[in-house]
Amino acid sequence: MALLVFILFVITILVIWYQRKFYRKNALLAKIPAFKSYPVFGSRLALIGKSGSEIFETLQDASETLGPVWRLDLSPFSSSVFTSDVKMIESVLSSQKLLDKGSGYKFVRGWLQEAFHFNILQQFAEIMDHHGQICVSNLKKFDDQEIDFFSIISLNAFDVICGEFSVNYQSVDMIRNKVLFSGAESAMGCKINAQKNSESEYIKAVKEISNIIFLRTFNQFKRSDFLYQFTEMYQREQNALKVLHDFTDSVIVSRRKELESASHAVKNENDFGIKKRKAFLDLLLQSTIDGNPLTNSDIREEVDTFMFEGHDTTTSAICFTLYNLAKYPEIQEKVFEECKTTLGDDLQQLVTIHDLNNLHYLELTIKETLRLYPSVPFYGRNIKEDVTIGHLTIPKDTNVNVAAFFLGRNPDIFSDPLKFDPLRFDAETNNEKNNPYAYVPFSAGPRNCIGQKFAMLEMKSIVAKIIRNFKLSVTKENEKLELIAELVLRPVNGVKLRVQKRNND
Ligand code: HEM
Repeated sequence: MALLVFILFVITILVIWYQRKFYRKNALLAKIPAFKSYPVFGSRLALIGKSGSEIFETLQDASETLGPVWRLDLSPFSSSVFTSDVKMIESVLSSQKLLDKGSGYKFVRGWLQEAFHFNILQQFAEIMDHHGQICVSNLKKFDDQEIDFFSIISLNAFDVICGEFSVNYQSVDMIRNKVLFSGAESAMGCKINAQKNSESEYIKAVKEISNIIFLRTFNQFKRSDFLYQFTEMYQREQNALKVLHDFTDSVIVSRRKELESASHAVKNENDFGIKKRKAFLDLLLQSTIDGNPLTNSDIREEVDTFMFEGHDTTTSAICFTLYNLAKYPEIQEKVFEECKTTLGDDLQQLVTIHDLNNLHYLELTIKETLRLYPSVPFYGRNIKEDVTIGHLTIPKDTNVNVAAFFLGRNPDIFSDPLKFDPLRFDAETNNEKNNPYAYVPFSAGPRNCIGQKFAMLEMKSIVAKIIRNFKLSVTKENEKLELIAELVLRPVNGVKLRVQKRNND
């Protein structure tokens, strides 16, 4: 009995302490419209038993009924605010003070921007063109059939980003022999050639991790690190992480050795192409913090970020673009005509960055796709200062999710929002002047997407290649996509489109 009284006493003290300490924060949060929340369990009780796509639909309904700023209590002690309010998004993303995305990579961000210089992008365009040709040859095997583009494009995007990391490699065997990617071949230096080795362990591991992160977010029990380590999901996560880390480590170690031996052995640096251009990895290997080189594990963190941000996001955007082109044949024909006029009829000729820059209508189509299907549907900031917009104040130390997905579908910002109309982004024909923060699929402000030019180039390169070679269509039953918002937005059942070779070869 005495023990029970003592426990109740301790709990009461803790509750009073919590209420006093967080009184102001909770009072401010209480003014924000909230998703249904229950004592002890918070909002999660309302999401229990729902599939990923059902959770996403529930969040969409919440956004429609609660308005542009609303609160989700993942537990009684942790609230997240979702916002599609343009002014609030501007405050959050433009502020230097509100950043909290700690990563060693910030030290080299400025330097990495060098990796997207125009001349370097031209070399990327060649890598993209090369892998696009492989993708087209693979697709030709499915003429007049319906196939899932998601798996095909993710392998292509993975090859492109790995091509970036490894374009200068001469010693491909060092990586290939790591067993993980047996079957890879070295066409342009070191290549993973995922498109020729569709059982890529790496891609499977990325999928696994994304899914686990999503499921963990909405599971009360698994959110606790302590309890989580006893679950089967934790074991799966560890296995997937090992695949990712082994791969990245092998790339780093191999390149470091190569740079070291090249610097001893090569008088003429161009013999090995070492300084032909700086790949991301080389920039990281050569960078220092306070005079000390980055360790392999520092570099791994950055390479992982790039590998992840650099292939899953583009896969999603490319697939949704192809889906929209299949759904709207007249838009597909306009894209085809533009490609024909700009790039000519020779399907084997290298498409340069200059050519890609001239594909204006295709770019509008991709932008419109990203409005309705932003690859990163929500991205968070832990705000370090209060943000006040109108009568609402989001207190500091709250997690704010910029809801790019809801923003793009907000009728107050985009008229007739579900209409797919690439010309709404055409500065020449459309006079609507929107706040630049009303369209943020690549985020904005000091921590925006560093790879957006690379991404746009890659998306244009592969979409143009596919549309020049094939006509795409979608059947009625595959037209409705069931969406899930893991780290990246994706269709639960892939993107199933019919391919038909165009009569031009
Ligand atoms: C359609 C394609 C892409 C989209 C929609 C996209 C979108 C985004 C968004 C919204 C963010 C901010 C995320 C956040 O604040 O949490 C971001 C960050 C980032 N992206 Fe992208 N991205 C794309 C492609 C790429 C590519 C191809 C690369 C690399 C080659 C890349 C590299 C990065 C990096 C390194 C960051 C972290 C920046 C930082 O924290 O300062 N992204 N991206």
